Amino acid sequence: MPSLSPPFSSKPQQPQAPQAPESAPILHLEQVTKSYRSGRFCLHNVDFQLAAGTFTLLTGPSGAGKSTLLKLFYGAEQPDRGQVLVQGQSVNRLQGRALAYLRRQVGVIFQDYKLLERRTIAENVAFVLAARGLAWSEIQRRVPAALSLVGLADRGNCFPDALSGGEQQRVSIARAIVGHPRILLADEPTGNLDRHNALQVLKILQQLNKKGLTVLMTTHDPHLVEMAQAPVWQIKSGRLSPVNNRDILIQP
Ligand SMILES: Nc1ncnc2c1ncn2[C@@H]1O[C@H](COP(=O)(O)OP(=O)(O)OP(=O)(O)O)[C@@H](O)[C@H]1O
Repeated sequence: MPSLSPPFSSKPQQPQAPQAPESAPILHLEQVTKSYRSGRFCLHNVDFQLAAGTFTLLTGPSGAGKSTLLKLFYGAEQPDRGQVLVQGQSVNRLQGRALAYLRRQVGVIFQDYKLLERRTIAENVAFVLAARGLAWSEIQRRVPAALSLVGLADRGNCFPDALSGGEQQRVSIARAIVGHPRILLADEPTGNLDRHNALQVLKILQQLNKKGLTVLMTTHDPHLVEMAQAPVWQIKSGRLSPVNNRDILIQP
């Protein structure tokens, strides 16, 4: 087990956010419009629903609004109009502690791994649990389990710069899931990886999905879309629509 020095404080755990009935979509946009001050329209009257336990890909040209859509779901951006619901709860209206509880249900990973360079791999993964006030014994139980799920059980004592890009992305997946979220939003997680590592990351995300995690992943990569064999949605000119013919994504 990786050694974890305890620089982390332990606070009492907070009660869980209320959960919507299982039949409700776990991720839901209702007539959402979002633009930026630059005047750029990202989403225009978009309706979108994902059921719990699904694995879905989101694609579209650069600048179309893929990251923006994910940001709406983890509360980093607000819609101009419409409702953004996560587990049936409106993200728009939640504030303070209620929003914090809801965000615990949502793990996020990015193209750049955002690891703390001066912390070991185990400490990077532990950090989020310590910030939530989990007991030290629980942190020591969960961190090796999360690292094991991404195939890095023996790398906990390493620092990030000793790991390859693919391994660093796997650490960021461990960090995103160690809090046991129900949803994982993956924003172009394979964008910096070669094909082998990209497929490995895809495989891990699919394995986590099989264990019940709802995964929404953005990608530009037609090869990955082909390999994933999952439903694909495309954002283009402010509209979001399902892609029925994957061939249209394979462009020269
Ligand atoms: N904070 C912001 N302020 C102003 N404009 C923004 C902001 N964030 C994004 N944009 C603009 O909104 C549009 C959509 O950006 P977004 O990052 O969501 O696109 P994307 O589809 O994820 O692009 P890429 O595939 O290149 O990552 C772009 O034109 C971008 O320049």
